[in-house]
Amino acid sequence: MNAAQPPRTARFIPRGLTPTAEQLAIQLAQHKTVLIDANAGAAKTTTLALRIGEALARNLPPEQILALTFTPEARDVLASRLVQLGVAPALVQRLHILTFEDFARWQLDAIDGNEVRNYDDARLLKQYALQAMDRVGQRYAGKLEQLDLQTHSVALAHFLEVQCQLKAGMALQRDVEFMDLDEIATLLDVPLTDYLTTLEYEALRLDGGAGALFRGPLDASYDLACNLDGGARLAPQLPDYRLVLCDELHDLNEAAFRILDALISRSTCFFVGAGDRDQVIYARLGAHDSYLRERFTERFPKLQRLPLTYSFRHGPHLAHAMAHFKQKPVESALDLHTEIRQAHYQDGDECAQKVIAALKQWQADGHGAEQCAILLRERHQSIALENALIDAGIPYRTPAMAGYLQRDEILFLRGLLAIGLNDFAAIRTPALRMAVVDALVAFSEMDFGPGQLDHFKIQIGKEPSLLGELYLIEAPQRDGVLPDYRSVAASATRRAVIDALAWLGQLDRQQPASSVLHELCERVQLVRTAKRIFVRPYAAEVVQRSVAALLHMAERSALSLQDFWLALNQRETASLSRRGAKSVLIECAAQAKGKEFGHVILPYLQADEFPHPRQPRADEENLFYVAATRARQRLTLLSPADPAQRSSFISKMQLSESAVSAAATLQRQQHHLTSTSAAAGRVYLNASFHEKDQVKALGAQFDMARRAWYVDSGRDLGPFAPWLKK
Ligand SMILES: Nc1ncnc2c1ncn2[C@@H]1O[C@H](COP(=O)(O)OP(=O)(O)OP(=O)(O)O)[C@@H](O)[C@H]1O
Repeated sequence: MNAAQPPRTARFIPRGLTPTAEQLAIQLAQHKTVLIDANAGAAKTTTLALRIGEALARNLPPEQILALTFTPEARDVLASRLVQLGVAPALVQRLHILTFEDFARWQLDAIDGNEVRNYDDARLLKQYALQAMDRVGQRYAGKLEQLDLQTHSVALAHFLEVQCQLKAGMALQRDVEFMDLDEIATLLDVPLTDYLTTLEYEALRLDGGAGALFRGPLDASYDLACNLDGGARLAPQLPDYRLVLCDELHDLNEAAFRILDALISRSTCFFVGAGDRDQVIYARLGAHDSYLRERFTERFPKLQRLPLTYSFRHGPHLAHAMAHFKQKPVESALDLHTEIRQAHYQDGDECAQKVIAALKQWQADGHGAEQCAILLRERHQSIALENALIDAGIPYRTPAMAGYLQRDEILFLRGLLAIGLNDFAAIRTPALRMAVVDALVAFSEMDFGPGQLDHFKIQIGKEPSLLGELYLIEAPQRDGVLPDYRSVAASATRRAVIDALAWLGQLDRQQPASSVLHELCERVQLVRTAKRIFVRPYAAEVVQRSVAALLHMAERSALSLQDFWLALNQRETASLSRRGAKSVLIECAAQAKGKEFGHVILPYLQADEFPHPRQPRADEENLFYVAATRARQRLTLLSPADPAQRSSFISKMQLSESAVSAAATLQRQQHHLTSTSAAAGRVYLNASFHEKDQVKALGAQFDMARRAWYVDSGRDLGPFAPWLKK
C-alpha cells in the first residue's frame, strides 16, 4: 500500500457540481481498498465517477481502469455520469466499464475459443432444461419418491431461476460428500427435482467437464468464479488493472465476490466500491448485506471505510422520512423541499385516477411527463393504471416489463377468446401471436418437443386461423400422426381447456364479457393451474391478481363479450403506438434501482400489497426504501382511505415529525446557501423545466446542488427578468 499523504488538491474538477469534502476524500484516496456504504442518493455513483476522473487526470491510461456493475442500466448510468461531469466521451469509451457478466465472458474467451453460445434470454435455454429433465427422469424415475418433473414452460422458467440462484451463491461448490440427495437439497433450500436437474443441466452445459458449450444469464460470472477458485487457471491471465471500481455493491453475490477478490488481491490494484446495505433486494440471487458489513473487512483487513453522509438527490423532507423509516441517520445537503404528497382512495380504480391527477398536477406545475415515474410493487398493479392512462390519452412506457395485455396469463385468456370467437387475426403482430401460443401451451399444461412447437408457430404466423388446431395436435388420439409427443403432465387441465373452448365456441357473443370471463377462468381452472405451474406461491399469486384485475376491468366496462374483445385489441394498439420518449414511466420498484426521477408516484400502498404478506419483511422494506428514494422534487404516496388498510410503511416514515425537523434543516441550509451564493455572486432564476432551453440559450448555468438555473450577478439581468426571483 502506498503510505504517502493524499495529494492536497484535486486535478479533476468536475463540471456542474462542487464535490464535498467527503467526496474529495474519496476522489483523492490512496488506500488500497476503499469501501463506501452510504444511503440512497448520497452520491455513490457520482463519487466513483469523480475517482475515475481523478485517475484519468493523473494520466492513468483508461484501459487500466475497470468499473464493474451488476446491470447494464447501472453501467450506463455510470458512463453517462462521467460524461456529465466533464470526462471526455472519447476517454469514457476507452475505460472498461462492464457488467460482471460481460467482464467474465471476455475473460473466458481466452479459454473458450469461439465455440460457446451465449444466450441472454433465458427462454432460449429451455431446450437444455428439457434435456436435463429427461436425464433426471432416466436416472431417478421410480427410485426417488419426491421427483416431480414438470416440463411446461412455466416450470422450466422456474427451474432456470433456481439453477441461477444456486450458481450465484456458488452453492454447487459446497462440501456435500457424505450427504444424501434430499439432505443436500434441504441444505441448499431448493426442491430436490430442481437440484438434480441443475446437476444434469450443468453436466450438459459443461460437456461433462470438457468445457462450456453454452451460457445463460450469470453463467459467465459463475464459470469464471469456479475457474479462479479451483486450479485458478485464469487468475494469472486477468488484466492488470491499476484501479478497479464497483458500483451497487449491494447486489454482490458469492460468484461476483470471488471475481472481485481475484482482481483486487493483486498488489498493484487499488479498489473503490460503493453500495447501500439497505438496498439489498436480490437476496434470491445470493445478494446479502454481509458483504458490505463483514466480508470485505474479513478479506481485506486494511480496508478503509469512507463516508458519504448527505443525500444530494432529495431534500431534507424525504431524507428525514427515510431516516425514520430505516431507523438510521439520513441527511440531505440540498436546499430543496422535496414534497411528500399523500392522497387516498376507496378502491383500485380510484387509485388509478389519483395517479392521473398527480401526473396532471406535475405537468401543470411546468414539468415534463418523462420526469415522472410510477413505481409499482408488482406488475399486476399496472392494469388499472395502464387503462386509466390510455383513457386519459397520456403516453406511457413499460420498458422492463410487458404491458398488461402482453403478459402470459392475459395472453392465455386472449388466446382462448381468439379461438372461441374464431378471430386470431385480431391479435395483430406475429410476435404477439407466437406469445399467445406459448401462453396457451403453458397454461393448458401441454407438452411439446421444442421443434414441434416452433413448427406450429411458423404455420400460425402464416395462417392465424390454425390456432384452434393447437389442441388437436397435442391430443393423444393423434398419436399416429405425431407419435413422439412427450407425456402430458396434467392432462386434466388440457381436457378442461378443450371443454371450455367448446363451451365458448357456442356462446352468444352479446353476453356480458364479465360473466363469460369469470366462467371461463373457472372452467379452465386458471387459479388452480397457476398454483401448480408456478412453484413459488408468490409468482402464482401475482398471476391470480393480474387475472382478477382483468376480470374487474371487464365488469366495469359492462361490455358484451364481442365488444370487450374488440376493446382489448384496440387498447393494445393504442398503448403500443403511444410509447414515446416523452412518456411517463411505469416500472416495478426493483427495476428502478440506481435511477432518479423528478417525481415518483407510489400507488397501491395498502396492507395486502406493500409489504407483500408472503415476502420477507426486510426485503420489502428495502424495496420500499429503493422506490421512495428515487424521487428528487416530489414523492406522491397513494394509500387507502381507511387508515387500517394502509401500508404500515407510511406510518413508519413518521411524516409529521420528519416534516418539522426537515423544515428546520431546510431553513438552516437556505441561510447558508444564501450567504455562500451571495459570496459566489449568483442570481438564481425561477425557470421551470420547460423553460430550461430558453434560459440556457441566454447563458444561464445549472447549479446541481440547488437544482436551479443561475447567472453570475455581474451580468446584464434584463433578458432574465421573467425568471428573477422576487
Ligand atoms: N457534490 C454534489 N453537489 C450536487 N449534487 C450532487 C453532488 N454529488 C452528487 N450529486 C447529485 O446527487 C444525485 C445522486 O447521486 P448518485 O446517483 O451518485 O447517488 P447514489 O448514492 O449512487 O444513489 P443510489 O444509491 O440511490 O442509486 C445525482 O443527481 C447527482 O448528480
